Amino acid sequence: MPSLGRLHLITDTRAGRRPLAVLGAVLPVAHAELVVQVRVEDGATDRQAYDLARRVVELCRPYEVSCLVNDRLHVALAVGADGGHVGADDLPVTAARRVLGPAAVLGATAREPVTATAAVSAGASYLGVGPYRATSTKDGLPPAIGAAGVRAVAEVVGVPVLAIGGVTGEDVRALRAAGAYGVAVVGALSGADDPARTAAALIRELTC
Ligand SMILES: Cc1ncc(COP(=O)(O)OP(=O)(O)O)c(N)n1
Ligand SMILES: Cc1ncsc1CCOP(=O)(O)O
Ligand SMILES: [Mg+2]
Repeated sequence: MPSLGRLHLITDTRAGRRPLAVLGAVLPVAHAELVVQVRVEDGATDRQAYDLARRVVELCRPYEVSCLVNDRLHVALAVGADGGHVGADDLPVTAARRVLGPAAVLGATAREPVTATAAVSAGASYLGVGPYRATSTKDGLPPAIGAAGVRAVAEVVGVPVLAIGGVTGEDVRALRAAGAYGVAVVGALSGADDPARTAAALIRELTC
């Protein structure tokens, strides 16, 4: 399995957002450090998820950027994505691993050490850990865990930990010091005035 990129761009499909335009701007500056996770709103149809994922895979291919699909693993398989991401309301990690196969990248959400180690034992190849801080991008999240919460997980697992939830470039130094391998972001890129510049800055912070 190739090494995992440190910057995970999660698509923002909320009204008024332009996920493909943002991706098109970021891809040329992101090189090997980018991973794209296709995430659609819960109310989106499978066809909508499939159409977006297919276009994302096509856009990523020339740059050799990995593409994952959130929640809907049949969509991941259908578009030839590199893997998927599951959380507490999705398929259990063991089942997800069975669906995707041994070579796929499989991410799991964890917010504390016990669920994190269980997810890794069940076959997760990386963990999305958060919410790092409060965010308006996803409703119904539990309280923020901060850098201490990220550290508590990173200390007990041997797979890459990605911090998620309200993360910006200014957080990267503290998150790396807490043991995070990388970050997963929606709003930091989707809402940026210049997504390419913001992505380049994030990657600089993640790799220096
Ligand atoms: C990298 C990463 N980490 C966490 C999540 C959240 O997954 P989940 O808890 O299943 O919530 P939804 O994204 O499905 O609403 C993620 N998608 N990616
Ligand atoms: C999907 C998800 N899971 C935990 S926080 C989050 C949203 C992250 O979005 P943002 O980077 O805009 O806070
Ligand atoms: Mg999910």
